[in-house]
Amino acid sequence: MIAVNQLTKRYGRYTAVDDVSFHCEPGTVTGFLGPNGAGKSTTMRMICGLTPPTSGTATVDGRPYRQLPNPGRTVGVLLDASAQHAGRTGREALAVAAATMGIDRRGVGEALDRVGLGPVAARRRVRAYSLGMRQRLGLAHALLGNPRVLVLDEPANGLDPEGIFWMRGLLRDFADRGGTVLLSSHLLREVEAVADRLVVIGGGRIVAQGGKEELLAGDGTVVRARDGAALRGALERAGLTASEGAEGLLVQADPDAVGEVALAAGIALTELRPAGGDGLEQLFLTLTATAASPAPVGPAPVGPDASRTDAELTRETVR
Ligand SMILES: Nc1ncnc2c1ncn2[C@@H]1O[C@H](COP(=O)(O)OP(=O)(O)OP(=O)(O)O)[C@@H](O)[C@H]1O
Repeated sequence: MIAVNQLTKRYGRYTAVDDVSFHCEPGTVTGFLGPNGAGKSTTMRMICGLTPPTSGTATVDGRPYRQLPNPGRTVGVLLDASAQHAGRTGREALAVAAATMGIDRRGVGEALDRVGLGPVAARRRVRAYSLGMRQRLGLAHALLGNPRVLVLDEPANGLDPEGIFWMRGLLRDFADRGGTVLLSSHLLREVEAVADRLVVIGGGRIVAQGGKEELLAGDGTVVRARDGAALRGALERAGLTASEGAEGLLVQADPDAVGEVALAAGIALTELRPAGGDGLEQLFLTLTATAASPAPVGPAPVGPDASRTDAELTRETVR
């Protein structure tokens, strides 16, 4: 379990992370989404004790990272795959980590196998590794201590499509066995495919969080009829907001309500479905468009009330 409570980081007058709160539960993959410079890495560095917060707390299994007796046995961390000792072979790098954690050397071979780095790759020096191989080695390092929690910053960077598919399977399996995964990305499709929950950050602030289905359900309804003008008129008379989308009318209401209005007006529909089927991309762009501008200078404004439920926060943000 990861608990982040009202975490704030300021660099001088610049607020990189502003009153961020979220939880990651066992058995789930939480996707941490945001555009470049949103504050994902800074938040993760605070969770892992590498950057001291200006205020707020972050704990893993109830303790701040720095107070964990043998952190690698509790939480596997991959923050920057390129920051590995270039002169060591992959196997040597893991052997050093295993010795530090007090793990049997046999664990090294198992971790290498688990991430698909075969004997030939494991004998090569890290400087000769591609970014994708470094990501795999970084993931092996994170898994080495057999932790219950994983914190991974953009782990799919540099992986080819087969590698991304493989990594999704690995993370899904880890969570299905009761593990907790926090996974950052600015690539929405990547996260959409594996995450159960989403935390969306922009300009240092959380702009939405909740279950993936819940967030997508808040995205409205796509509806079409042969007589589009009549449908639009009926929706407006019923007080529902409708706008022209690429695939029909986008209505800020659930499909049941839209269907009832059409039925009452005697309008035959040719399509009626949740707009969420379009994927997370539109939601992500909408949610972060206003927040992606530089964070405010000076004292941090009061952020969203952390005591409100995810669903309340989600509804408020999506509206
Ligand atoms: N040590 C630092 N000193 C000053 N500003 C910093 C420092 N570290 C991060 N920042 C700033 O804080 C903001 C958030 O950066 P962060 O790296 O957390 O974003 P990110 O969401 O991980 O972005 P990306 O996807 O591009 O890695 C950025 O504007 C960045 O320039």
